[in-house]
Amino acid sequence: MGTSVTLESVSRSYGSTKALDDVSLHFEAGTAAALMGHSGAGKSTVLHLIGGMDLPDSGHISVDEQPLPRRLDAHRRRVGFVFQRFHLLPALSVLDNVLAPVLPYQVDFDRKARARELLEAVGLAIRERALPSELSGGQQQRVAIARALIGRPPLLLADEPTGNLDSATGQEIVELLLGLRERYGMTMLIATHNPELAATCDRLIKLADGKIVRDIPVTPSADMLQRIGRLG
Ligand SMILES: Nc1ncnc2c1ncn2[C@@H]1O[C@H](COP(=O)(O)OP(=O)(O)OP(=O)(O)O)[C@@H](O)[C@H]1O
Repeated sequence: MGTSVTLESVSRSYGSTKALDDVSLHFEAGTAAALMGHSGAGKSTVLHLIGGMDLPDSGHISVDEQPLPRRLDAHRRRVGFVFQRFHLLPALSVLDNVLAPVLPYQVDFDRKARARELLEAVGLAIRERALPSELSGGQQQRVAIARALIGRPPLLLADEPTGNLDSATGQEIVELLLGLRERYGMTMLIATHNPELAATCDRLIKLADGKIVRDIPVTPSADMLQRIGRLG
């Protein structure tokens, strides 16, 4: 199940740049929300703060109504990240890339079985021995998504996940992400310039100059619901 996420009056500046200016937001558990806005609007900053990769200058962030813990590493382990540039480890096989985030930790599940289940879910079970360089960009992003989900995170943050892909491949990744959300129920926050990706989410939030300028519900088309497995 996903987590709820709340930002209360969050601000973050870098030097004289106000990346986020007094932003308040609440995401219900299991939401898929798209963060849109021009380059520099503050989308990545929102994700970095929620993921515990950066700290606000002021304001509060809570997950499941608990303030982010002081030990952010514990929080980060409950968050999956997907990036624009896949960031796979080039010398490791597909299977080992998916396993990499959980190798340092004790986990209460069978790591390899879980990695294989995820590779199956992203359609790459038969490529588990391949190296990233042997895969297309879309396939590499599929591996990165499987890697992000290996620790069973209740929260998935994706920063421009289709930004490095052609539009047809990007569309496949969009459908995959939404289908995985249906299957695993995590909360999903996605920074994107891709209107098709935003149209598949439940909610669209637009930022400009570090402020929220629009926050509207989205209703995916019946065709899209069918494709991501929400209808029959
Ligand atoms: N580590 C940093 N150091 C300095 N300035 C930063 C840093 N991170 C972000 N900024 C600045 O904060 C503002 C918001 O950046 P952010 O990356 O959140 O925007 P974005 O909406 O994600 O943009 P893009 O679509 O280009 O990724 C920008 O002006 C950016 O230059």
